[in-house]
Amino acid sequence: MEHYDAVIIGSGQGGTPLAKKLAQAGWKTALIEKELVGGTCVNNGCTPTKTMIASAKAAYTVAWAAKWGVEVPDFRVNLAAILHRKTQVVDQFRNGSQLGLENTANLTLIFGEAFFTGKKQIQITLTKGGSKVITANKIFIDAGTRPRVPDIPGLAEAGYFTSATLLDFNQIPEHLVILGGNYIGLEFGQMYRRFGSKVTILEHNKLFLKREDEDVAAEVQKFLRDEDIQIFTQASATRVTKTQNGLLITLETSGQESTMACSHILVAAGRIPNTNKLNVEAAGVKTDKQGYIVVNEKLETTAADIYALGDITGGPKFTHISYNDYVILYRNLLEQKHETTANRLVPYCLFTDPQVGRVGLTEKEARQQGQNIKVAKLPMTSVARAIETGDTRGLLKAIVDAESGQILGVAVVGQEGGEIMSVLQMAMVGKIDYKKMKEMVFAHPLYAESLNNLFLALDKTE
Ligand SMILES: Cc1cc2nc3c(=O)[nH]c(=O)nc-3n(C[C@H](O)[C@H](O)[C@H](O)COP(=O)(O)OP(=O)(O)OC[C@H]3O[C@@H](n4cnc5c(N)ncnc54)[C@H](O)[C@@H]3O)c2cc1C
Ligand SMILES: NC(=O)c1ccc[n+]([C@@H]2O[C@H](COP(=O)([O-])OP(=O)(O)OC[C@H]3O[C@@H](n4cnc5c(N)ncnc54)[C@H](O)[C@@H]3O)[C@@H](O)[C@H]2O)c1
Repeated sequence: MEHYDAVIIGSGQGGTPLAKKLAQAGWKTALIEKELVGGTCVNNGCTPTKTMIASAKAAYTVAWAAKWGVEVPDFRVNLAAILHRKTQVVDQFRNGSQLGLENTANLTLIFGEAFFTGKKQIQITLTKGGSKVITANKIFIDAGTRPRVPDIPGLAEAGYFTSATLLDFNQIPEHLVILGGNYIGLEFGQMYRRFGSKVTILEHNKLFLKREDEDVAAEVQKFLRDEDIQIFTQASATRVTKTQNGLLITLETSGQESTMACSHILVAAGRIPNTNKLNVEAAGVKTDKQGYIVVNEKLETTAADIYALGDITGGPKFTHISYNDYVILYRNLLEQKHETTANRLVPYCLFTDPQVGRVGLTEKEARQQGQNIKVAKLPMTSVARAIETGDTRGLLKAIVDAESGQILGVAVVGQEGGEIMSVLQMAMVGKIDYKKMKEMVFAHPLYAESLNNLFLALDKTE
């Protein structure tokens, strides 16, 4: 039986760098991957979607080019070429990552599906056939999540796409109905609308983008509706039937029943953890009711020397969070630090066009916590860069502590909204208060320069 200092299950955004780091530190390390190196982000998450969203943006720019005084008499979306470019980018990222692993001393990359057979014992069903059992001093679980498919009568028989399978479909759906109106629903919805599909989003929450402030959510809803994307909230599909012409969805919208015909369905209703086949109980690792691995702030599971990182812990499901979990683990294990996930800022960016960059507290959260706050807001119609470049959709919003002037949270809806949010995230981390931001010299006429006006407006309302 082979024995390792460390075994990592899953080559996701935390597992891959962790395997390299531990091996480079001299640990005899194995990384087990059941499918493709790079996990969700590289193969069917961030990388392919952001690559294809760039094509959708190009289609949008061409369609509206006359607005900038450029007349394009005719154009066509070539999905085959878009998918080809997407595959090339994904292959480049995955192959680079795999090569990096293969060229790391002390590191063995094993393709196969792992499951626990004992406290520190793992069996691997090898992709090339056969199986083997290995043991390790320390085990790290980075096995990620997969799409959650709601239990809707008729859905399985009628057929549906998930975010992973739609990325390889070589046709543009005539009418795409999306179940779920959050990250995946909105990014895919706008992308396929721009490729030429009719798009309807069914979100079962009462509030659209319920985690955001209502003014921010309304801004997003407006620019999506302006592109003729239909959005229904408090809407659930209760049955799906296959018809001669496509699919028929029975809907419940705000308590009213109706039907909607469509050509295809995309399920974008959240994710579930890949613990179903891991048999973690054999190792004494506890999971919660939804199957996520229970970890403490140091990412330690309920079993000694077994850790979990990334989406499978039930924390925020972002690539940068999985990566930061890796940083916490290696600092604690290799550098004897005491890093934790407590109070870590969780920035994110919704890659609609315009983007929604978000970090820290929303106004709603700050008020619920009873904080004494000031709220700064600036519409993109008042931002020079937005006016000059011809896209004034969106707004900047910052929540500020009324006494200290520290920035507590930010939402930026706009072109490069994620990048502008990151400027403010740096101010939050560096404790640069809004009064300094108000007078900071930014190059003219960048979006960042509008931060002067954002915070100037705050003092005008005092
Ligand atoms: C469509 C889509 C778009 C996204 N866009 C963004 C974005 O723009 N920005 C962002 O920050 N996040 C985005 N995300 C989320 C991001 O992809 C995830 O948060 C991130 O990939 C999680 O990484 P991870 O390390 O937890 O695991 P994963 O990347 O999911 O990797 C887990 C790996 O474990 C392997 N595995 C599972 N079980 C076993 C087993 N038993 N044995 C061996 N191997 C196993 C899997 O095959 C997989 O390779 C997106 C997700 C999706 C679905
Ligand atoms: N830009 C990014 O960072 C990015 C992009 C894509 C995905 N992701 C990550 O991937 C994860 C999955 O994304 P997601 O959008 O699938 O999940 P999500 O959990 O973010 O949103 C799912 C949405 O579907 C709704 N819903 C659930 N069941 C439904 C049903 N039966 N009918 C209608 N609506 C229903 C929920 O109310 C929710 O709004 C997210 O947690 C996110 O962190 C991130």
